[in-house]
This record gives sequence, structure tokens and C-alpha cells, in this order.
Amino acid sequence: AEETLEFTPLAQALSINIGTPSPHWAAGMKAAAGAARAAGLPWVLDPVAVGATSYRQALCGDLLALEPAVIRGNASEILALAGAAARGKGADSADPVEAAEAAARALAQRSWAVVAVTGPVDYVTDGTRAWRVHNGDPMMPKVTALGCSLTALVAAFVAVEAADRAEATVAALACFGLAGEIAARGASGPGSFAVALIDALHAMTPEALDLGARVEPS
Ligand SMILES: Nc1ncnc2c1ncn2[C@@H]1O[C@H](COP(=O)(O)OP(=O)(O)OP(=O)(O)O)[C@@H](O)[C@H]1O
Ligand SMILES: Cc1ncsc1CCO
Ligand SMILES: [Mg+2]
Repeated sequence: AEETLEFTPLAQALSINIGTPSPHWAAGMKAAAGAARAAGLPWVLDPVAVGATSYRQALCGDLLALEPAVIRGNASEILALAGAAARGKGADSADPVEAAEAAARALAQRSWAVVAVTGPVDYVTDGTRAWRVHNGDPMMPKVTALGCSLTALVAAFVAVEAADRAEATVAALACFGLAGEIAARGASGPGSFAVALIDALHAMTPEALDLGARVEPS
């Protein structure tokens, strides 16, 4: 809260993750989102476990009013954010991605945001266009906070491709999922997988992403 007004304009994009909220953090999040909006910077929202508590629900309501460029969550989080019934278990999803597609479209249409629902096959929509991203590996949901990491990567992609936030989001999801596929080849469990994923992201090239991305319009 003390620094966001000065730090935010130094960035080209902002990622806000409500993972462990409290009033002091919430004030910092709102000040940062407001500073990003004032500076014309895109910002990305990760509504961690939003359906689990009324405090998170209210905080996300306040943050939505500050116009995120992209919202990235699992199916239960997107359902809860859109006001629909969700079965999320804390930060984990208990709903299939398909169950949140209509909620994602509705959320995108009533806000300015591109909405990404992640899971075995990811779904991205700007309210009009939509895509499915097939990249990923079943080891990914066994490492908590990979969704949070992905939201930060979405912010990085939006920072350099602000002209089309939806395409930037799709590319970030394909990149992260493909890195997961590469990491899984050499990993023996979630611990070595997490390390290998960082290495695979570091080694990713535009050519490898073009070859390995599995994206379809929906
Ligand atoms: N069963 C699966 N198979 C393949 N990829 C998956 C699977 N589940 C999730 N992923 C991938 O894992 C990444 C993180 O998405 P996920 O939906 O698990 O986020 P999340 O629930 O917000 O995670 P966290 O809250 O732990 O940060 C995405 O790239 C997604 O495509
Ligand atoms: C960032 C964060 N904070 C609590 S859980 C978590 C990751 C799961 O979303
Ligand atoms: Mg999450």
C-alpha cells in the first residue's frame, strides 16, 4: 500500500493476485489497480479462491470496478466471480472448464476484461471471440500456485501485445502449457517438475511455441 502508487507507473503491466488478502493488502491492490488505470497500463486479475469467503467476493467486486484487462482463474473461480454457483475447494477448482464457459462470456460482456478459464483444456473469451488451448500436463495442478504464475505470465504477454489482449492471453496460456509438457518429460514428480518448468519457460523460443501451440477457435 505504501509503494504501489510509485511502483506501478514503472511497469508495463500489473498482475494482482488476491491469494492471501487482508485490509492492508486490499488497499495496496486497489491503489495499484487505480494507478494502472490512470496510467493506461493493462492489469490482470487472479481471483484466488474468490467463492470461498465473502471477503474475497467483496474485494473482487471492488477490483472489477477498476477494469482489469484480463481475468485468469480456474473454473470454480470464474463461476463465483460471475455470480454463479461454484463448487471450488479453496484455491482448487471442482468444476469442469466447460461449466464456466457461459459465465466467462457473460463476465467478459459485462466488463472490459478478456476472461481465461484454465484447466485440462483452457478457454479464453473476449465476449465475442473464443479459443480453446489444449497445451498442458496433468502434473500442473499438483503444484499449487502454477495458476498464479500463469497469471503473471499473462500480464507479461499483455505488456508487449497490448493491441490484442485476447491473443496475448491465448499465447501466454499456450506457452505455459507447452512448457509444462516439456517439463513433464524429464520430471519424476511435482518437485522436480516445478524446477523443470522454470527451465522450460526460460528455454522457450517463438519457433518452439509456433510448433507446439495447440490452439483452436471456439
Ligand atoms: N488436468 C490438467 N491437464 C493439463 N493441464 C492442466 C490441468 N489442470 C491445469 N492445467 C494447467 O495448469 C495451469 C494452471 O491452471 P489451474 O487451472 O490449475 O490454475 P489454478 O487452479 O488457479 O492454480 P493455483 O491456484 O494453484 O495457482 C494452466 O496452464 C492449465 O492449463
Ligand atoms: C498465491 C496464493 N496464495 C494463497 S494460495 C495461492 C496460490 C493458489 O492460488
Ligand atoms: Mg489460482
